[in-house]
Order: sequence, then C-alpha cells, then structure tokens
Amino acid sequence: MSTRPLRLGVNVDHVATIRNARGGPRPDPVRAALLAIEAGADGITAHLREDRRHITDADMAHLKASISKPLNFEMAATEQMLDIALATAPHAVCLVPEKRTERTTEGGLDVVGQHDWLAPYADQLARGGVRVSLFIEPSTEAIDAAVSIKAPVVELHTGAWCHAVEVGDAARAAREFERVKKAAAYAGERGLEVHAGHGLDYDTARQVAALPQVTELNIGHFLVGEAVFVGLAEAIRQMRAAMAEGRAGAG
Ligand SMILES: CC(=O)[C@@H](O)[C@H](O)COP(=O)(O)O
Ligand SMILES: NCC(=O)COP(=O)(O)O
Repeated sequence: MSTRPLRLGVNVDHVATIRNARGGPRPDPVRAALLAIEAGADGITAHLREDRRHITDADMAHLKASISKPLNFEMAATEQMLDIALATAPHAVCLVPEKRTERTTEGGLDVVGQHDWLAPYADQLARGGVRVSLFIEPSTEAIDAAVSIKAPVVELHTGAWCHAVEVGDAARAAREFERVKKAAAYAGERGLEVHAGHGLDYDTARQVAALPQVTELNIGHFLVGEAVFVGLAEAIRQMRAAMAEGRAGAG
C-alpha cells in the first residue's frame, strides 16, 4: 500500500478546561487553534460536551469563524447538538459517546445498539454538507455497523491502548495495539477513511502513524500538557516529527 499523508488535528478542549477553572477569558482556545495551525496542525478538533465543561457554544462559533483549516466538531448524537452542528457547518462532525460522570470519553459509540438512531442522524448531517465520522471501539463489529450507517470516516478510540502503555502494562498494551492495528486494516478494506485518537503522546503517535490506513490523528490533552513545558508550537513540532518517523516505517 502506498503511504498516504498523515494529518494532525489538534484538540483545543483542554485550553478551555484551564480557562474555565477561573471563569475568565484566558487562555483562549481560538488563540490556541490559530497558533496550532501556524505551528503545523492540519485541522482543529473541539468537543462541545452536553455539560459544556470545557468548550462552549461561543467557542465553536468563534473557531468556525476564525480558523483557516478544517474544524472537526466532536459531539454526542443528540437533537440539540444536531441543530448546533448544522448551524455551525463544520468540515466534519465526529459523533462520540458521552456519560455525564466520566472524566473523559471512556469508550467508543455503541454503533451496533444505536444503529437505528445513528443512521438517520448521520444522514441529516451528511445532507447538511458535513463529513460524518464515528468515534468507535477498534472492533470489526463496530466497523461493520459504521459501514451500515454509511459514515465515510471512523476514528478508532486509542484510549485503552494508550492507558495500558501509560501504566506500564506491556502485555495489555500489546493486545490493545493489535486490536487497533487489525481494526485499521479492516476499516481500510471496507472503504472507510480511518482516523485515530485519544490519549496519544509522542511514542504512541509514532507507533500508530506506522499503520498505513490511518490518515488522521486527533491529539489534545498531551499537547496542552506539554505546552506548559515547551510551548504549544514546539510540542506540535515534536509531535509532527514523531508522526513523520512512524510514517516512514509504514507498510
Ligand atoms: C472524543 C475524544 O476522544 C476527545 O474529545 C476527548 O474526549 C477530549 O475531550 P474530553 O477530555 O472531554 O473527553
Ligand atoms: N478524538 C480524540 C481527541 O480529539 C483528542 O483526545 P486527547 O488527545 O485529548 O485524549
């Protein structure tokens, strides 16, 4: 398989998390998005959670109005979010599961159980000119359901793998990476555009970049954390270098 370019979407949620800790206007996620683009991001991702714990409706509107690169709007598949997304008209919507009490997105969408809700929902977004992505578990069942829902894109949830790496559980990390690898290959065979994200750092981004079917990584929490030490532009530069290294070994 020829190596396709690998895009980096920078998620600015956690710039808003820091802002909201004080309730004022700083730091501004739109400023972070503009800086991220200048530093080499191919797109900006933001998750408008139902509880608005970080990104707000106004942030989404400002992002859409201000950035020159594609906006990937992450959201739960609710009636309210559908209205906001259609009014915002982002490049893409990534449908994600949400639980009010979770600290972060814990798993992939239940694309099998919610198939009959998600299929017409995705269709409304597509008819509104939005590219639909489904944030799913790296499993064949989820990929088959995504095909049946007619979503052109899936984003494979890398959180379980990254967590295993983070806590040093090498056996679990190897198993989880194998799931991601098999899912990427299967999704590619089924004609889906394959993205990956959640919990990625330089090392895991380098590793997942070697999967030739994966064409976009969405990364936020780690980059915002690294920005404290080296600045956001430098963290993005280092991330791009890690991705390029991994991609060079793709095949
Ligand atoms: C869906 C996803 O993986 C990202 O949106 C990530 O969840 C960052 O946002 P949270 O930290 O709010 O989960
Ligand atoms: N969809 C994943 C994403 O946007 C970023 O996740 P994280 O890097 O903040 O864990």
